[in-house]
Amino acid sequence: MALFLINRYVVIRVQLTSRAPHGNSFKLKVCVGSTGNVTVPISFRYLGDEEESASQNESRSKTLLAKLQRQAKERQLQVLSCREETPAIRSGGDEVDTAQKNGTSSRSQDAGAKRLAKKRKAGMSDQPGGGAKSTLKQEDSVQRVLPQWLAQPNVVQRDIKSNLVPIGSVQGICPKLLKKLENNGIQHFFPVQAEVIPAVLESVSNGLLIGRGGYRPRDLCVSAPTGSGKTLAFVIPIVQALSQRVVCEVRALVVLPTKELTQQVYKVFCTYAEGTSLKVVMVAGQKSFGAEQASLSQIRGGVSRSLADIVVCTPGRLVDHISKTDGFSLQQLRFLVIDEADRMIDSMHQSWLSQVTKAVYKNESGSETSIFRRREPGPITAASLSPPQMPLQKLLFSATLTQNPEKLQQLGLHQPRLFSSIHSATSTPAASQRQEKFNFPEGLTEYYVPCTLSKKPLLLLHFLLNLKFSPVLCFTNSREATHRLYLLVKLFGGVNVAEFSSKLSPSERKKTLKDFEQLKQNLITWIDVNGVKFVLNYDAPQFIRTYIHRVGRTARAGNTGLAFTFLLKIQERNFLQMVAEAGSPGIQRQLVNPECLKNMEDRYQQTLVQLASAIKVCMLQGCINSFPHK
Ligand SMILES: Nc1ncnc2c1ncn2[C@@H]1O[C@H](COP(=O)(O)OP(=O)(O)OP(=O)(O)O)[C@@H](O)[C@H]1O
Repeated sequence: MALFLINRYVVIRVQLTSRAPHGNSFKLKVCVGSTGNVTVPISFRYLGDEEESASQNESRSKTLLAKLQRQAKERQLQVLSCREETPAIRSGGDEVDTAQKNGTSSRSQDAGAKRLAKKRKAGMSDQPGGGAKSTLKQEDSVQRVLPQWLAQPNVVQRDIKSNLVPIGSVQGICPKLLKKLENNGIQHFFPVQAEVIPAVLESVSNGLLIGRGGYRPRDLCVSAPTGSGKTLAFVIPIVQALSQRVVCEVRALVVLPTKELTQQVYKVFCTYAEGTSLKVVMVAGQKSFGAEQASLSQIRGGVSRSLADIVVCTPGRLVDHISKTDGFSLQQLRFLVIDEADRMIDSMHQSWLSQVTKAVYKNESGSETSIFRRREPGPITAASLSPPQMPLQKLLFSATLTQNPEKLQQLGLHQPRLFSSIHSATSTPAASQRQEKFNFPEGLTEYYVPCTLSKKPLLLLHFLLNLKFSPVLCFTNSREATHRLYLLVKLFGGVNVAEFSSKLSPSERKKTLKDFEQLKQNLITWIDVNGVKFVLNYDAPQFIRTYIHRVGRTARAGNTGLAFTFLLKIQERNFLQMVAEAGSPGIQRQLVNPECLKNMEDRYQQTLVQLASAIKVCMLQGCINSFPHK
C-alpha cells in the first residue's frame, strides 16, 4: 500500500512493509520527502477482540482510578497537616507576621486551625479556586488600579462662579458664534465649557478628516456636576466644526435617554445653528414615525438625500430609523455625542451602539473593494492612513460618569481623554476601591427629614402650605404614586399643583413643563425637570445616580438650591451611607415639629376619604374605557 500525505512543505509516503501472521501488529515505513525513512511499529485490534479487551480495560481503569484516589487523599492530608503546622501559608500571611511579632502566634494558630476545621465541615476546598469564599478573599486583596486616563483627568473646577472664563479668551471660536453667545446673555464660559470646547475644536483644526498630527482624533469623556453647562460644551464646537460643510449629511448624532432631555438639547442646537445652513432634526417619538422619516431624508428621482446634519435622538427611535428609514445614512458621521452617558451605558442592552457602529461602517454593495470605503479603525499603518477616512469621534457627557473601566469598555473608546471634577484626593486607588465618587453641584444644600410612612403626605403639605416652598419639584418612585399624591394635594386645596408623568400626552407634558417653568405651579413627578429652587424626594431614591440626577434639578448654573429627602427610620442608615460614600459634601438632618402638622390633621383625614372615592371613580372609569364602545 502506498499513501501520499501532502503537507504544505513535505511529502510523506507511507508503505506497509511487514505484517505478523497471527499477531496484532505490523510495521509501517514512513518516507519523508526523498531522504529520511522511518519504520514505525503499529498495534491494532481485530473485530471480535472487543469483549475480552473491554473487560480487561475496565479492570485496568478501576485499578488506576483507585490508585489516583489514594494518592489524592494522601496529598490532601499532607497539605492540611502542613497548613495546621505553618499558618503562614494561609492567605493573608501578614496576619501571621503581626501575630508572631505580638507573641500571639499560638492563639492565631488555634484560630487558624478552628477556621480550617469549620471550612472542612462546610465542605469548602482550601485549594486555590476551590471555594467561593476563598475566591472572594483573593479578589478582595487585589488592589484596583485605574487606567491612567481615568486616574489622572484634566481637571474641571466645580465652583462655577469663581472660575468663569470670558468667552473671548477661549481660542478658536468664530466671531459669529461669539456674537450669538453674547446675544443669548452669555458673557463667560463655565469651567467645563472652557476646558472642553477648545479640546473638541483642536480635534477638527485640520478639518473633519484628520485629527492632530494626522492621527485619528481622541475620544473625550466629560464628568461634571448637573447644571454645570455640559450642553454648550458640545453644541458650540460641533456647530462651528460643521458650519462650513458643503453637502448635507448626518455628521453629528446626539443620543439621550429621554424625550424631555432630547427636546432641551435640540432647542440649544437650533439656537446656535440658526443663521448657518446646518439642519438640526429631533427624533424622539414626539412626532409620528412617518413625520420623523420625512424630516430625516428625501428621495428625489430615485436618489435619497439627507435633510439633517445634526440628529438629536433617543436610542429607541434611532435604532428604528437605522433599520427602517431609507436614506437615513450614518456613513459620514463624524461626532457621536452620548449625553447622560451612564444612563446610556445602562441601556446598552438595547444594543443601540452596535447598530450605530454597523451603520457607520456599512458599505454599499459594490464598494467593498473600493479604497475609499469606510473601514472600522484598526492599528495605525501607512496603508490605513491613506486615503484618509472620516473618523468617528465619541464625546461622552455625564454628571455621574462611571469610573468602572469594564463598563466604559463597552463604548469602544479610542485613546480617551477625561475631563472631570473628581480628581486628586478622591481618585486614589484606595478611594476607588470602596465606591465611585460623584459630582455634586457646588451650590446645593442637602437635607433629610426623618418621618413615618403615615406622616409623609402631611409633611409634604407642611412644606408647601406652612413653609411656602415654591416652586417645588417633588419626586416619587412610580407613576402611580405620583398620581395618588397629586390627587391628594389637589383635594386638600390651597396649593397650585400639577402632575407630570409618562401618562400625559406630549402636548400635555409640554404645557405642564411650561407652566412649571413660569412658576405657575408645583410639580409632582418621577421624571427629570430643569431649573427649580426646591427639590423634594418624597420617596427616597434607591440608587445614588437617581439621587444625583434628581437633586441636580436645582442648584444649576452656579446658583444655589435646596434638596430635601423624606426618610423612613428603616431607610436612614443605608441611604445616608450611600450619599456619604458617593462624595456628598454633607447631608443635614432637618426635623419637623409634630405640632406644626396638627392644624392640618382633620382636613387631611377628610381628604383621605375623598381620595379613596376619587380613586374608585378613576378605576371605574378605567374599566369602562377598557370595554369596547358600541
Ligand atoms: N456660560 C453660561 N452662562 C450662563 N448660563 C449658562 C452657561 N452655560 C450654560 N448655562 C445655563 O446653565 C444651565 C445648565 O446648563 P446645562 O443644562 O447645559 O447643564 P448640564 O451640565 O448639561 O446639566 P445636566 O447634567 O443636569 O443635564 C442651563 O440653563 C444653561 O442655559
